[in-house]
Amino acid sequence: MSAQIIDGKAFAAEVRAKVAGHVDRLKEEQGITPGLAVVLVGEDPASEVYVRSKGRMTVEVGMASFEHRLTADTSEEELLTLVEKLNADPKVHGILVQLPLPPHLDSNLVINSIDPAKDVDGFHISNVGLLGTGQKSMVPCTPLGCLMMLREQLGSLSGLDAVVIGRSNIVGKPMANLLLGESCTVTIAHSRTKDLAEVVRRADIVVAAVGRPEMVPGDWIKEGATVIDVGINRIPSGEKTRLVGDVAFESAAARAGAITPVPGGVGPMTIACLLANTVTACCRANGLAEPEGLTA
Ligand SMILES: Nc1nc2c(c(=O)[nH]1)N[C@@H](CN(C=O)c1ccc(C(=O)N[C@@H](CCC(=O)O)C(=O)O)cc1)CN2
Repeated sequence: MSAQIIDGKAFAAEVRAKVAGHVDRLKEEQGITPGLAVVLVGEDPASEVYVRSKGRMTVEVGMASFEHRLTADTSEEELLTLVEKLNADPKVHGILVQLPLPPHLDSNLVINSIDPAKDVDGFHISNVGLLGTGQKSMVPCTPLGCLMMLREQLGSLSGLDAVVIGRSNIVGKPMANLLLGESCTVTIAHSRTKDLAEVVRRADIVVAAVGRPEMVPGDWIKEGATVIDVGINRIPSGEKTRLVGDVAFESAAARAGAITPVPGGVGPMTIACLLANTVTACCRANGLAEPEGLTA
């Protein structure tokens, strides 16, 4: 079998177009402009790139972008004061603090200081609890993007065997909860899982989110399975570097039914879903119907 390549870039563009349509309607019919505030602390080069893209795409879909860049030596108190200000600002419907934070700042404390209704990352403990108990929540962007791609690819996921490799709070755990919500039979695998190959071999859906370059070889993949590769790993390639996922793409594509590439798969969906979450947060804050097709 030769897998269908799931084009995350094209899919993300479709999601952003849908978001732009909702934003237009909110402006025209309600006189409301959704606003997203992004906070960057320090000068991590990758974070700089992501934050710049977030700001540009926020403006492109017609929303208001509020960017806050703080120096690496910002104190916890200063950061919490900014979050408090954004929580109280009616023009701001979504707040995101870019991760990772410099090591002297407590990420959990900062994230949990965000108003859960504005927590468009879905990382606040209230949103984690709501998602874990199957209630309406803000859903973390990367897992939401993976779910959208799986639904588009497979339609119903009910009864399918899914393995999530990786147990991070940002991807692995919320992904597993979303798949449970779709009535999949879910296994969360990780570095200590015994016979990971066998666990992966029985899965109809494989979501790899461990951050280890090409650790899932093609011969672990069941014929026809759908493979979602969340890994973004930079490896040496001659004089330069290149990006690879957590899955060995060529050999996995020879067995899978469909597979996401790296780059151009899950990555672009993360920012598209952030914009989708901001529109959702804006609608909820104003007691309006939620945008169809943009939530879990
Ligand atoms: N507060 C948050 N911090 C971080 C998150 C997050 O969701 N919320 N996720 C990541 C970084 N991230 C967005 O913030 C992100 C990562 C990757 C991509 C992306 O489009 N990747 C491209 C490749 C880009 C490249 O060439 O390096 C791809 O996969 O095609 C977008 C957003 C950590 N922090």
